[in-house]
Amino acid sequence: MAAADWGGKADHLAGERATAQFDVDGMKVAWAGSRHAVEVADRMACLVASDPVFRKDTRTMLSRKELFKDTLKKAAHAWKRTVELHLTEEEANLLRLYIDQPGYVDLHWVMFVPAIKGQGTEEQQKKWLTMAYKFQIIGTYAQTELGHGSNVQGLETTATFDPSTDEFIMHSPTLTSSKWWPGGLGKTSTHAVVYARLITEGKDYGIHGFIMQLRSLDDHSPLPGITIGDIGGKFGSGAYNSMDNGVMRLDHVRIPRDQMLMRLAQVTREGKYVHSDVPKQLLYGTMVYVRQTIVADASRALSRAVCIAVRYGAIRKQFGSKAGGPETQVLNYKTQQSRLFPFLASAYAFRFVGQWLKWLYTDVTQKLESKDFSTLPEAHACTAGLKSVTTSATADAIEECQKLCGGHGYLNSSGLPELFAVNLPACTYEGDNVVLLLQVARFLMKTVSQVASGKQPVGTTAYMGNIQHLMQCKSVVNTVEDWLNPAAIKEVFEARALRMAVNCAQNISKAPSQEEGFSELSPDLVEAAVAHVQLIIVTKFIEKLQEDILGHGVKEQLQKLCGIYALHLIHKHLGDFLSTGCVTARQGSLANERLGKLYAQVRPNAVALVDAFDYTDHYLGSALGRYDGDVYSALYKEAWKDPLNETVVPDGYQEHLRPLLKQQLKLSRL
Ligand SMILES: CC/C=C\C/C=C\C/C=C\C/C=C\C/C=C\C/C=C\C=C\C(=O)SCCNC(=O)CCNC(=O)[C@H](O)C(C)(C)COP(=O)(O)OP(=O)(O)OC[C@H]1O[C@@H](n2cnc3c(N)ncnc32)[C@H](O)[C@@H]1OP(=O)(O)O
Ligand SMILES: Cc1cc2nc3c(=O)[nH]c(=O)nc-3n(C[C@H](O)[C@H](O)[C@H](O)COP(=O)(O)OP(=O)(O)OC[C@H]3O[C@@H](n4cnc5c(N)ncnc54)[C@H](O)[C@@H]3O)c2cc1C
Repeated sequence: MAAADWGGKADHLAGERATAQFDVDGMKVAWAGSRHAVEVADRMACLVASDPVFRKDTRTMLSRKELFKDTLKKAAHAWKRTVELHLTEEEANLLRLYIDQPGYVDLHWVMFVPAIKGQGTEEQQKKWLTMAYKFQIIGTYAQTELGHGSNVQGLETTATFDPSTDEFIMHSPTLTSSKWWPGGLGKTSTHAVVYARLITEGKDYGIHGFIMQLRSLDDHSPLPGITIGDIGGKFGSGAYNSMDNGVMRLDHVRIPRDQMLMRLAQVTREGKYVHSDVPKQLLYGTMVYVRQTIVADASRALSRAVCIAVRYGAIRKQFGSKAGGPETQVLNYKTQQSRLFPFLASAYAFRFVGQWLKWLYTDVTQKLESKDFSTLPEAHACTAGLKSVTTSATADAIEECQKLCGGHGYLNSSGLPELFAVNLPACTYEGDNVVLLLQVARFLMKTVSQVASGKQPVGTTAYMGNIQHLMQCKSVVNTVEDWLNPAAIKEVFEARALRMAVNCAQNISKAPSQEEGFSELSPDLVEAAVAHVQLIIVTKFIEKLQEDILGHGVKEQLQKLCGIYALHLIHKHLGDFLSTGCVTARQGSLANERLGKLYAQVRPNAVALVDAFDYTDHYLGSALGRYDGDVYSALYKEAWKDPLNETVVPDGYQEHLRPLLKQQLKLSRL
């Protein structure tokens, strides 16, 4: 695909590609999940890359208004193409992904529709989803308020039932109850699922979801009682500023009773509150769904940054050998490899754990449908934990990739500033990462206490059942080669995670109350949660390697990447491994030695490993990451697109620059 995109020009990276020791097409299948997935992704990426409406090369130079209008244009054109080409849901989702411009459609498909699916009755789904699927209405997810985001139970918007008219009165009683942040709310959405405190018969039943129409379907003006607008510019040029995150205040707005999402709980005609026999946590189900998709987004964002940094690192040369030989490709510097290759390995690790998480989510959803709620806590812990660890690592890595590309990485034309700015908020939206890790910790503390009372844990905490062994085992690693053994790696990750969790549980039990102990220990709990989540990622990578993986050398490369992922974590978190007694200082240095050897083995394959992500130049959007490696011509060409270069002498010369220069000249002649 990328080769077609490159169109037969000189391939400055041909030498790099020739050194690859594996079948890149086979790796593309392993990355995408199936041959079919590669094929559909290729078709959709090409469709976007070849359509001038989807151009994005001057996006960072647009004003906010122009950018927003451009987003509306792209979204409308994408919908037109979806209808004209009869795209399937899978194809349409990919089309949206490759357009690569945050906009109201994301909230419509990723949150509004799933919220109604998860929390609406069959009748409500039929009514609202029929319109949503045809884009007769545009929806958003209005949960967060000016005063509360993380603490969902603290939201203040009220939905008071009025039995005399069979309506809910939706109201923002305070400034802090203003809805704040929902994407698409500011200027686009006609409807929203609004979260509000349900009050009936004088009693507050807590947060529930309601479908509200916000704007007229004739002229788009806000409906009476609704004040609505955009919350203002955000971090970075271009980037998330294409999204109209909004503010909304409600002044006693009436909606029919049947617009309360009634799958989990109902209010009868008389105003009686009735709760269904499903756990109330299903109210949070949309967040579980989206967190799961965000893990896949993180691996994609990280792989884009790594692709840019690896290709550029192979082109960029600095310093020669002392003997006056050719200059060195910066990718050959060991420091560059030790900073960059863990990200390459992480991109693959996050991709595979994301594929597994998707499976877990589907499995849990099927169980919920047959009223088996037993796996819900684990699904919550896994989605919260993986969303948190993968997005934090991705944001840090994109920032580091900018530095890995030196000065040119700081240019918008490198694609990295925008990539960073768009993905940074993933650490916050759908749950602040620390808040989510504390949820994982809560789940771990419960599991430790269940294990202590003899219950056998299952799923991703099954390892905790092996407590006798894991609390006292010592790693058997004795040579550098021993760190190639997946069982040896898994054992130390399991022992570290369990010991950190048990330490926390023991320390909490010494506190005056469970709550005080949890609060006091929260920094340690966050670290224990990270250790558990990293164990999941390592385990799923190892399990992936046990599958049938086709293609010459593909499995071998993945084994190396899996080793890098695990060993770089041992190196980075050596303090944890040492203090919990899982590895000795000598074993830690053997791990580091092994890591250095793995970097050297990956080096000749690095460019091919990023080619396997199969990104078009359009999607990558980077002068540094071009498939053909023609970096300098691209940088030079991009510079001239800047509005400052529209005139040779800049605007402002006559008013500010000329008088200054003249004045100084006059003074110097005195
Ligand atoms: C968009 C760009 C597109 C293209 C551009 C290109 C690239 C960009 C890349 C990708 C982007 C694509 C898509 C992104 C999509 C969306 C992003 C945009 C929009 C973002 C939207 C939002 O942010 S919506 C708002 C999200 N808000 C939150 O997440 C709030 C976080 N807070 C909470 O979840 C909860 O309040 C809490 C869990 C922290 C605490 O709740 P509380 O009720 O107080 O709970 P506890 O007392 O702690 O727990 C009670 C029990 O309930 C269990 N629990 C909690 N949560 C859940 C759950 N979700 N599921 C199941 N169970 C849950 C908890 O464990 C407790 O259980 P016990 O058994 O222990 O009692
Ligand atoms: C780009 C973007 C898009 C968004 N889109 C939407 C949307 O479409 N719909 C929507 O409803 N919302 C949306 N949001 C809002 C988002 O979900 C919230 O910002 C998020 O849940 C975090 O909540 P907060 O802003 O209240 O952070 P806060 O909770 O105020 O966090 C501030 C700090 O306090 C810390 N903290 C908070 N609670 C605890 C605790 N218990 N223990 C320890 N530390 C704590 C956090 O770690 C953080 O460092 C969006 C946000 C962004 C940035």
